Amino acid sequence: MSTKLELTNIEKVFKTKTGDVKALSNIFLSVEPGEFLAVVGPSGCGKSTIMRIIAGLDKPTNGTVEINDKPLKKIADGAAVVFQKDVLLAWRSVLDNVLFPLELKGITWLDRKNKQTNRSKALELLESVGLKGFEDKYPHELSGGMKQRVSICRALIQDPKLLLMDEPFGALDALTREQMMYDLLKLSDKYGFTTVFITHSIEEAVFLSDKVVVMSERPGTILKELPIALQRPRHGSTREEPEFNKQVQNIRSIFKTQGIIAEI
Ligand SMILES: Nc1ncnc2c1ncn2[C@@H]1O[C@H](COP(=O)(O)OP(=O)(O)OP(=O)(O)O)[C@@H](O)[C@H]1O
Repeated sequence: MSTKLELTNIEKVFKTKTGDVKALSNIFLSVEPGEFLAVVGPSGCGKSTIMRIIAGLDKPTNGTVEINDKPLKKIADGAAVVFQKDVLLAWRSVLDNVLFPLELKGITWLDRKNKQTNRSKALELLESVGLKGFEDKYPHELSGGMKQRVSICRALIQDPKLLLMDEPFGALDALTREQMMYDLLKLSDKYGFTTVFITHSIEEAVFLSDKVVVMSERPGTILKELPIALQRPRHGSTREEPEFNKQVQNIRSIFKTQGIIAEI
């Protein structure tokens, strides 16, 4: 069962040497099991802070986070995180990088059956993102897009119920980014995890999501929550549908009204 998520009246203030920095204010957010939520907003509006709070990596100053109707304690159970920059271990092969989270969880290598099952699952994940045959390579032998694919496999080997992605395609070129969106859609359709996806890209947010949350400048508040009524499975041609363009324009006009985008 994928994760249900509820954020109630979240506020986050960072104490710094030069004074308080209010990063988030008045954040209310519900994500249903299996839902794909994108958070889009200007730089510095608190997107990563929201994600860190959901993951349990940071605590809100006020407000509550509930996972499956229970208050979040330390690290969110069943959650896996993918960051903008891959955090692969240089000295481990691709396959061993994918398997690393299982080792951290203490899943033992002494059990031959376990080892075989996990290895097969890792190879299947790598194949599903076009990395068949790369399992014995090392991170320095891969392109940026390949490394990020390995990071996604490493998140998915944990069989997450909640996938948290913080600008996972932000550092990639446009073509790789497009392919990664298709790969992610396929994986999300196949495994059905709940996703929270942070991005700067309006088009990416609309194309991938069931719901887009649009944030203001800092202190980040939610300006609008837009349900995206595009059918699944999504295809390249989804971007030609009137609903896609309507929602992209909706979001753009919110940013224009806020002075975040100044058109020429
Ligand atoms: N540990 C921290 N200490 C002090 N201030 C912080 C800390 N982490 C974040 N901030 C501040 O909180 C605000 C929100 O930061 P955050 O990284 O969440 O924004 P963001 O929307 O993810 O930005 P970007 O899109 O540029 O990655 C920023 O003003 C940032 O400087």
